[in-house]
Amino acid sequence: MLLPLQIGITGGIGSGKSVVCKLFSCLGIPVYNADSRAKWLTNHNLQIIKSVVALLGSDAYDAEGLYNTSYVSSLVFKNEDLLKKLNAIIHPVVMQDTADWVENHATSPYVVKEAAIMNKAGDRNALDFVVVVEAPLELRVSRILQRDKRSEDEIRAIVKRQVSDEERKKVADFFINNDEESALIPQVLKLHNIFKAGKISN
Ligand SMILES: CC(C)(COP(=O)(O)OP(=O)(O)OC[C@H]1O[C@@H](n2cnc3c(N)ncnc32)[C@H](O)[C@@H]1O)[C@@H](O)C(=O)NCCC(=O)NCCS
Ligand SMILES: Nc1ncnc2c1ncn2[C@@H]1O[C@H](COP(=O)(O)OP(=O)(O)OP(=O)(O)O)[C@@H](O)[C@H]1O
Repeated sequence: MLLPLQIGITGGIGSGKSVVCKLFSCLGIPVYNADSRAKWLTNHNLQIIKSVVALLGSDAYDAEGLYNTSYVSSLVFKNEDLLKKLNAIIHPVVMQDTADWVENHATSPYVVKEAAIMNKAGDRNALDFVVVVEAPLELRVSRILQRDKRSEDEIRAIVKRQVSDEERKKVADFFINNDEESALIPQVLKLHNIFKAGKISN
């Protein structure tokens, strides 16, 4: 089967991945959000549920049986080993789910996959190109303070568990500057025209 060009959009917490992906979506491009899809799967995939409970205990799900993200977040972002183990449970299922999703969008000129952690050097998965969304750390922290109910310490703990800006740069084919000085829409349109035409150059 002929698959569409697969573009990864990544960046640290608060960089603006979702905002950028909304712009691609407005242009008619299918977007796969790995964070939200992972959460859906963690609520519905029995193998994941069983393994998450074995790893983190039954409190990982609330009284209604829903994934208790604030509880899990409070455990794993403080503990690298636990986060690695949780990733090892969830990621293979998300990878397969992503591959199925791409096949279902085979007629699109290209598709976009949004994820915070696709971007370890050498870990490009099936991606043809990686776009890194960048913004200064302090701006990212202040955005999340406004968006979420997280404390500044929690946000900085997440940043610490994520791939560093330097690592991200190593796998980037393109950058989007989301520092609120440079306009986003022209940057997204430029990439859209490149990807749509299958013409790849910086
Ligand atoms: C830890 C969990 C419970 C936190 O959920 P919560 O709704 O509180 O926060 P949210 O999902 O918005 O994540 C907060 C920030 O952390 C980032 N993040 C999420 N998981 C990870 C991870 N495994 N490694 C690094 N950063 C991560 C997100 O991209 C976001 O920037 C949840 O994200 C989770 O189960 N993560 C592990 C699965 C995973 O890796 N998902 C990512 C896609 S495969
Ligand atoms: N250019 C911008 N101007 C104003 N607000 C912005 C801009 N970019 C992002 N934001 C705001 O900052 C917050 C974080 O952006 P967004 O959710 O897109 O980041 P993200 O990288 O997807 O974060 P996460 O990794 O947590 O999912 C959101 O509330 C968003 O509306």
